[in-house]
Amino acid sequence: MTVLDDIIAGVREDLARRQASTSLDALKERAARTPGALNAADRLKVDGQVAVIAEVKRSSPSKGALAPISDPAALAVEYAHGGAAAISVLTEERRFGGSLDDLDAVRAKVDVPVLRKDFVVTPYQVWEARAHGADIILLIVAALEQTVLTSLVERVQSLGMTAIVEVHTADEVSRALDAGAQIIGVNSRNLKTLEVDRTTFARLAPAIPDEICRIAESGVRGPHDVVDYARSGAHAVLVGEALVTGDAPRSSVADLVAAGSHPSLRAIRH
Ligand SMILES: O=C(O)c1ccccc1NCC(=O)[C@H](O)[C@H](O)COP(=O)(O)O
Repeated sequence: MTVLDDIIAGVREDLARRQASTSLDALKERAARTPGALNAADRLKVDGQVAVIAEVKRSSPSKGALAPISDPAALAVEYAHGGAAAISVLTEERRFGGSLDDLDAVRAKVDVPVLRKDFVVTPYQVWEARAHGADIILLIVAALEQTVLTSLVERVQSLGMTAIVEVHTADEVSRALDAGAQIIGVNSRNLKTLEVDRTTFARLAPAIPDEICRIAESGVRGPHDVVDYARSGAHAVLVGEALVTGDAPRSSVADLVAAGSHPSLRAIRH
């Protein structure tokens, strides 16, 4: 069993518990009362700058506890004030210590798009994301059969949300494109070994057409990594650990945004 299989087994158990207490119809009613999803695509692929998606991440399978985040909404507000284009909220409970309560809290306090970051395997979770105010949702190719991936991408789009389709290999890039992905996240963290290899992005980016938004996920330690990912073709970066373990989230995000807006990058992008 891989780490991903193990995580998904837990996710399915937690999902069954939530499905037993909240019906799909109830979720759909809540989604209908929720303000419409914000357009995220336009904020993640902007000429002349690398968008920063800043993550609320309490713990992880690779590192264990990262930070005692007592107020996820306050952290997200700091990120937004630092210039984050979107906020990622991990909602997986067992390995990342997240929850839909974290998503609710962040949604209530920020005006930028919010990403529900989880291990999505059913349409129910997409409805959950929308009902809890998410604008963006992550779909991991390695976790999904192709027909399921395609139907989840369609479901996300039909709800006015944006899908980030996550890949780790060239074959998964092809599968993401076949499924209709408009935004592809290349995760440099190997989900089998949990090791981060930042060269993964540079290897896969050339296979992702220019009209698709390319996001470099994982392993950003500071501004120099934003510059490196941008030089390899990233339109956006997704950053968790470096932000939650630092003591100045607002200025840390601002530093990443400044690095990604540097005029020297303009010549090599677009
Ligand atoms: O972070 C992990 O250990 C992890 C393990 C297994 C599956 C996913 C995992 N992380 C999810 C992410 O994709 C990251 O939270 C995100 O890319 C930010 O990465 P980082 O900046 O390196 O915290």
